[in-house]
Amino acid sequence: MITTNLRRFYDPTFTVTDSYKESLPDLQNGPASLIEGANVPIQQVGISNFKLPLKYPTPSGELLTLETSVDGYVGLDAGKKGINMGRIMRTFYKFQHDVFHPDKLEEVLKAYQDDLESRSAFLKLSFSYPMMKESLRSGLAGYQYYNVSIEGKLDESGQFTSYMHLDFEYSSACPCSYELSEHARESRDLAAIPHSQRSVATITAQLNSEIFVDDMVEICREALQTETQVIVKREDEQAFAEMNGAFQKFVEDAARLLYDELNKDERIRDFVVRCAHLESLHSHDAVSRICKGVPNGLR
Ligand SMILES: Nc1nc2c(ncn2[C@@H]2O[C@H](COP(=O)(O)OP(=O)(O)OP(=O)(O)O)[C@@H](O)[C@H]2O)c(=O)[nH]1
Repeated sequence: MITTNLRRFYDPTFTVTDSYKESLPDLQNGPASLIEGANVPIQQVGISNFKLPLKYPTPSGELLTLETSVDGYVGLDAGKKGINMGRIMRTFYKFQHDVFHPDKLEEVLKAYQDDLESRSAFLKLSFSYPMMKESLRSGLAGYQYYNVSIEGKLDESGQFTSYMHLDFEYSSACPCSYELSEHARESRDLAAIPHSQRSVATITAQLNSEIFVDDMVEICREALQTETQVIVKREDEQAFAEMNGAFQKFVEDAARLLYDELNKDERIRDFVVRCAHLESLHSHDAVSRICKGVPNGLR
């Protein structure tokens, strides 16, 4: 049963005056008595997954415009009811035409601190980054896409830290299965096929200085060699089989090979690598996690 006399009417001509705006309730800036639950600080509050196209640099100087998912947060002190949530997006939009790379995030984070009157801020931009990948022997090429995030945080002491995350897909041919297959051939004249599988290395790198996504991909290629292919003809497929023969790996080998390459690069301060081999031998995955673990790093 309807119990009020409120009109059901939308007035498209209604205009908002300054005094009308002043009269609007502003709950998030209300007194501490409005706080629900414990009156304690909140480490991160903001917006997750707002999307817009942003420009990114490449080593050739060409800029790529990519759909980006943004997570933006600030810290909230005890005694404050809430943040001005809309400013997370509005402040970000001031930079929408700029070129984004890890160090750029510091500028946006400082604007978050100012505009939201906060002592700490956090940003993560996630996008799918295309790179042209050449086939092994046919001379063809196609786009490989990489899941990438660049992340930055400004802590309460004003310290800025930046990170890059990358998912790198590769093939892992099991060295044990290879030896067992060879044994079956040699001792019993039996055809046997060692198992190999699509695998993913998830890299989180804390940065000392700027690095292109392309360079991070190159580090992974150098370490693992057997990146999944894009365009494949028979000569490429055979080359890939030879390559997997040459670079067989357990999940432990993959983690240590990546450690070696990441550890050599002075642009990278610390890193965590998680390798997952989506086993064709099992219905479960073989996983390794390795960390450089510098003081105040990622461990
Ligand atoms: N703090 C907070 N705001 C929320 C939440 N969910 C939605 N909002 C809304 O986000 C809207 C926009 O936030 P504000 O930036 O405070 O908007 P505003 O006060 O009109 O604008 P400015 O004072 O100029 O920033 C508000 O109307 C909030 O109600 C929430 O969980 N927390």
